[in-house]
Amino acid sequence: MAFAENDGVRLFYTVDGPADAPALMLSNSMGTTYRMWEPQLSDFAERFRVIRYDRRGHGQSDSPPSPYSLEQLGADALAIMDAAGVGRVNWLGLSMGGMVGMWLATNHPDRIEKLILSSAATFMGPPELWDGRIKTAQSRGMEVLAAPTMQRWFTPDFLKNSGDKVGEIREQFLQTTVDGFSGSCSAMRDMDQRETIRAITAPTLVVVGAEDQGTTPAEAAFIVSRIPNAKGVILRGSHIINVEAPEAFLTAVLDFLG
Ligand SMILES: O=C(O)CC1=CCC(=O)O1
Repeated sequence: MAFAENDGVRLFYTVDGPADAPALMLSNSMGTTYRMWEPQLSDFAERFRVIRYDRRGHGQSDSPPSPYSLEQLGADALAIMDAAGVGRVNWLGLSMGGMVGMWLATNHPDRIEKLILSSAATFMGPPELWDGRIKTAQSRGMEVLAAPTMQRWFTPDFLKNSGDKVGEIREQFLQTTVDGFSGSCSAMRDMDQRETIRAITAPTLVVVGAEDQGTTPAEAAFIVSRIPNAKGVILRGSHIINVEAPEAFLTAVLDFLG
């Protein structure tokens, strides 16, 4: 466990796996922590030097006031790579982690070897959606947002039958600060990467859950169509697909990374 710093913000990160292995950097969704990768961690760490981190406003990282921007979140990731002594990484980002990965691959192509975008989108309008979530968090706290969020993130079947798995993600969501959540919502509200991702040159895998209502299979197909060297895979499940379909997710990622 260690801390990097960007722009006066302390950022928590961990490193697992052999020091001389190729780097794999994992970037979580908004409202979760570095622990969301536990289903795949031990398998990844057999072959890669795995870097996980808490995005600003989450987990053990500092939580500066909202708003946040995609540029800041990308610069945070670069600061962590620098602190970990890694020049270039394979990037695996889920949801917001995918949006940050697109930004990095577009703006800092020298730092990204291969790119895996899971449950990601280039644009998530309308702005009123995000402003509404910010208003709810700021006026009523995170608790009231937890149930609708879990319903967006998992299929009804998984919500009913997953034992503790949803509970663990819900716990991470509830630990997110109002500032961290609001700042992340503002970054999503202000994001538009529909045109810019055309410039991505990294080999790219786009992973999506067949039942994801927010970052949909249609959006995944759009991303594949815009990034020159991209292919897609659809898995059974919804948004937090590495938790809902852990084995299929692992296989898809390892097959792609080679
Ligand atoms: O929470 C959602 O509905 C979808 C989402 C967007 C960014 C993220 O991390 O999750």
